[in-house]
Amino acid sequence: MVRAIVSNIEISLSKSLGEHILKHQDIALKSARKFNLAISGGSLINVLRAAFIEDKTLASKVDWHQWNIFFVDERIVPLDNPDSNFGAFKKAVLDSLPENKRPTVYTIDEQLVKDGKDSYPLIAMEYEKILPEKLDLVILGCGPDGHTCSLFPGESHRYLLDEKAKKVMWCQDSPKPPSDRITVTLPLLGNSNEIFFVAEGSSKQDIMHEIFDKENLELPCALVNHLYGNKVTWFVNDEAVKKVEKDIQSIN
Ligand SMILES: O=C(O)[C@H](O)[C@@H](O)[C@H](O)[C@H](O)COP(=O)(O)O
Repeated sequence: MVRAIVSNIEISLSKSLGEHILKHQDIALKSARKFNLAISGGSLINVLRAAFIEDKTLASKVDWHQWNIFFVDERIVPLDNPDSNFGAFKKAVLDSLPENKRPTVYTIDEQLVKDGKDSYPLIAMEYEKILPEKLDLVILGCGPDGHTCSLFPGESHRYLLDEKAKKVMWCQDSPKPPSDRITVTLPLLGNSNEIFFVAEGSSKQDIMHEIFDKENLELPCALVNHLYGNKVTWFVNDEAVKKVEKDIQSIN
């Protein structure tokens, strides 16, 4: 069953998310040398900054050296382009860490980006090769249309949701710019140990109602809840869940 953790004025979302990530870091490092984590872009990156750069207590508990960080989706642009998820993460988090205390971060192959559209399927294939067999934790965002990663609702993007074998695919004509991206697929999410969603603010109210009350399985976020609910935790603030009729706390 899906769990939800609702933050409010007393406990910030970044604090509760940060604590739960650290819990999974510690679990992973008990039995392995690396903590394998995949993150999305969007507003999550600033939440990670608030947790692990600005909150000094949480920051002191991060074993950055032991972290392998991957992206659940990446825009096909050069890494220093303002649209790059890696670029945003670098600016918000990596650049604030001392050079000898940084995680290993896995990016798309920038040379293939320069090679143009014919290489885009290859960018996805190459990224799939560097992903570990199993991720310890995946942290997803939720778009106002119910997309997650670059898995978008609607017929024109159903080929991404229908994929059963590939773990990473090229997403063309993304409704959210830029239009070309790579995205992980449902099989990868299904094979991960733990999935977190992060959704904050009033722009998420309508979609949270669709996901939690209507359980509309056309929406990729709702589909992930439905398929992998036993390992899914939502981190939301009270603003985001204002229109949810269910007692979201009791889904815990
Ligand atoms: O690269 C991307 O576009 C993101 O990974 C995307 O999937 C994001 O997570 C959602 O759109 C939510 O974004 P916000 O949290 O900014 O609304």
